[in-house]
Amino acid sequence: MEAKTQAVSPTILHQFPQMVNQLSHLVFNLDTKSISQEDLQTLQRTIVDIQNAIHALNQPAIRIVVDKIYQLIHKNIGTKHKSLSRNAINTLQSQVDMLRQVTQIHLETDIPQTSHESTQKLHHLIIGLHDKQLVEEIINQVKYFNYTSSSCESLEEIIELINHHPPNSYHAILLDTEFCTNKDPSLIKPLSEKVPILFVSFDNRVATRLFAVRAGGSAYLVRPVEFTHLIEKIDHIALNQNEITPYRILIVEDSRTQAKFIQQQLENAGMITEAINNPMEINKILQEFQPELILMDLYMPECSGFELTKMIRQQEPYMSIPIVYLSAEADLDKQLKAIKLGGDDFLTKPMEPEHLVLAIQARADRARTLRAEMIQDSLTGLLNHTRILEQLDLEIARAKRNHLPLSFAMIDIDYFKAINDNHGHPIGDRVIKGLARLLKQRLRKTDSIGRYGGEEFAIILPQTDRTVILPLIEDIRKGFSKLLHQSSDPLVEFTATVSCGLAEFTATNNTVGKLVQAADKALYAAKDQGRNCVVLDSE
Ligand SMILES: Nc1nc2c(ncn2[C@@H]2O[C@H](COP(=O)(O)OP(=O)(O)OP(=O)(O)O)[C@@H](O)[C@H]2O)c(=O)[nH]1
Repeated sequence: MEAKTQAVSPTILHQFPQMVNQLSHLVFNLDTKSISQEDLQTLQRTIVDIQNAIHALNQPAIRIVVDKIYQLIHKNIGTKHKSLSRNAINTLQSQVDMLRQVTQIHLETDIPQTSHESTQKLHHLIIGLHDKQLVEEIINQVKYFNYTSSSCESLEEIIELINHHPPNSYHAILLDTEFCTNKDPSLIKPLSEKVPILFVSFDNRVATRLFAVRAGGSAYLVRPVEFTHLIEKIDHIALNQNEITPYRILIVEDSRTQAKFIQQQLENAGMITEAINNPMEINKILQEFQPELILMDLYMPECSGFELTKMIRQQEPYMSIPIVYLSAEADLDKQLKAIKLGGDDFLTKPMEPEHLVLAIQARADRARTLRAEMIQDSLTGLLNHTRILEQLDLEIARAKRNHLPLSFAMIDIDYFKAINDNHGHPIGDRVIKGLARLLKQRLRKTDSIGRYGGEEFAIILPQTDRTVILPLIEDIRKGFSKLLHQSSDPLVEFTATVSCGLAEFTATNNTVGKLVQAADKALYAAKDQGRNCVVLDSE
């Protein structure tokens, strides 16, 4: 168990989340174009303060992440106050996100309120499409999903735009295949290496699709394009590896040099690692670090990787962590034995660093996906009914303990039966997905979003009171009502609306049942008032 921090230092315990919040604001407001020397110095001062504080708090799990951020800042800025690259900023932002998460988990306290606006990162699109009406529609629609767009008239204009901006200024290109008529794919390929390209075309012929592949296209959509589908594809290609919460990898390896080398490779690829040289420390590190994958040596002085794997597998919480062996053992029988004892895979040394990174990323990603499957709603990827209620229970306990506000919202799509009846069930599903997507975009990472029922959503907003939730949900309601959905007939588009019921955690609304009931009552009132509106429970 973690040490009881309250006994250590109540002042630092109180200040720590605020310091993390300050760091978070600094890092999320960094912009490659306008970083001043003062920004860099403030960043350095803040991380040093955080590092001093965490040493006083005796919280190893948080310290690991703080040290990583310190090293990153130190490495990139150093004493000469160099500027920060976009890549360095991206990595810093993911690590700071991680710090917010571990602080919340281990200190059991929330980071002070961050505005719902400030954590949203804008992404920039380049649109190169002939159809001006479609361009206008896309520009209008994507802004609800935090994208800004620049429209270009030709491939040459796109190339110029990209060459005149620092790397990573743009996150995706939507490109008409017609812009590429008579062009050599090798001309476009270098562009796709800088910014991912999503081809949009009326042309579904193999030859054109092959052209797009050769030009380095990451995706290909045949028109007419359904907007929700388009935004899903853009998200998929535009949100790069750095914006995925880093994988946490534990390395069990008796050679310190080997361990350090592997750590470096994985960290360069954006993962968070911890290494132990003594396998006897395994349980402590499993509990503190909560790895998503273990990279295990086979032969160590204290015990073998076989034994350690079996021991890990006998502990319920760690039964499903992927264990990958990394060993020079070439005997197939021994490799198979290792897998039979509970290992998931065998990688043979020596291994090229990039192969190691790819193999680990793929396995960690799959493990994360499988875990998510267990708690997520399959249509939207949001928390399922049971999990959102469990989360509400946790958040109520936390709000009580820390005397913090908490809000809960129920959102229901209006006249959804008519949408299904008029446009068909699959189109109804897309409307549900569109709302899920919008909620994910507009809410903070610390908020929880669940699909409560068919077309009903539940949202938990920690550290949020009525003054924040009311305008926020009102804004989401308005945004959703402006989204265009395409019917099965490509020429028919329609809009949909939502009704929202809000409730606040109070002395009386203080259990899961009571909060849900209060929000539900407010939702009914919203439906009664004619729908497409937000009602706050009056108790
Ligand atoms: N497409 C689709 N439809 C669903 C799903 N789950 C539930 N539904 C349908 O959603 C409809 C909900 O209809 P009602 O509860 O009558 O409510 P409504 O038509 O939205 O009317 P109001 O809520 O009063 O505005 C039902 O017809 C369900 O069959 C789903 O996952 N996909």
